[in-house]
Amino acid sequence: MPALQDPRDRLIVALDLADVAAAEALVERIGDAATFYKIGYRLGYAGGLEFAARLARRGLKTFLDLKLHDIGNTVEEGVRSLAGHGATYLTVHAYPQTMRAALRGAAGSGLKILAVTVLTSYDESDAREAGYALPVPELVALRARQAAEAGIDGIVCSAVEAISVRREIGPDRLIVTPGIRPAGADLGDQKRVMTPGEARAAGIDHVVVGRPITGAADPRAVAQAIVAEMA
Ligand SMILES: O=C(O)c1cc(=O)[nH]c(=O)n1[C@@H]1O[C@H](COP(=O)(O)O)[C@@H](O)[C@H]1O
Repeated sequence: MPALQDPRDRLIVALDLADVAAAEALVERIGDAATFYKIGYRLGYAGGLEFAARLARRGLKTFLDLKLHDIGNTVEEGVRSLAGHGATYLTVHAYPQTMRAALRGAAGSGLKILAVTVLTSYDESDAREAGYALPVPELVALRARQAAEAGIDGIVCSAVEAISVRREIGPDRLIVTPGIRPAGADLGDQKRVMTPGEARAAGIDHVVVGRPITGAADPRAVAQAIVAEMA
């Protein structure tokens, strides 16, 4: 896996909050315990893109989790529009046409494209219901292989699949894993789950953690404990 400068960068905090004021307050409370923040649908559609650009200007790392998937031209131009936000990562769904278009849109900008394989809220029956015939581990491996062939920067998958994904993508591409829960934490709607320590042992580059931090009485302490568990 690519070398990290700062162990705190292993944790990406998902700012799944209702508005920018709440996100700003959480970032202040967490302080220097976290260096990397993810802005997804909820905050992104509530002013979060401009907020993400502000975080980046302050020297924090940002991840725009917009999970793009559309015709190639729309994806390519959409990524081009996002490339000026100072973000480190942007997600698209791991469909070959979509990934190739996103990489064209990001070319030369420094923005890295991550491909979401199979959502961590899916188990076998959810995948079957959505029309996929392959078992989830095989579907994740296929998408990881196709992502590597497209030249993707990194993969989003469950840490449960990290070892097999690493085999598909080699040592230099990133593995980013949501569906992370400290031992004993509420799973919510996550189904393919590991602890931060298990994920790290499986060779991930970053974990993404939302509700266990955003809903904690002491978010800074939870963030510190997660980083320590992965040291
Ligand atoms: O792309 C993602 O970040 C993502 C992919 C995936 O398969 N599963 C997943 O949970 N996520 C995101 O990761 C975050 C997980 O949040 P918590 O379940 O609250 O820790 C959410 O913002 C999800 O949108």
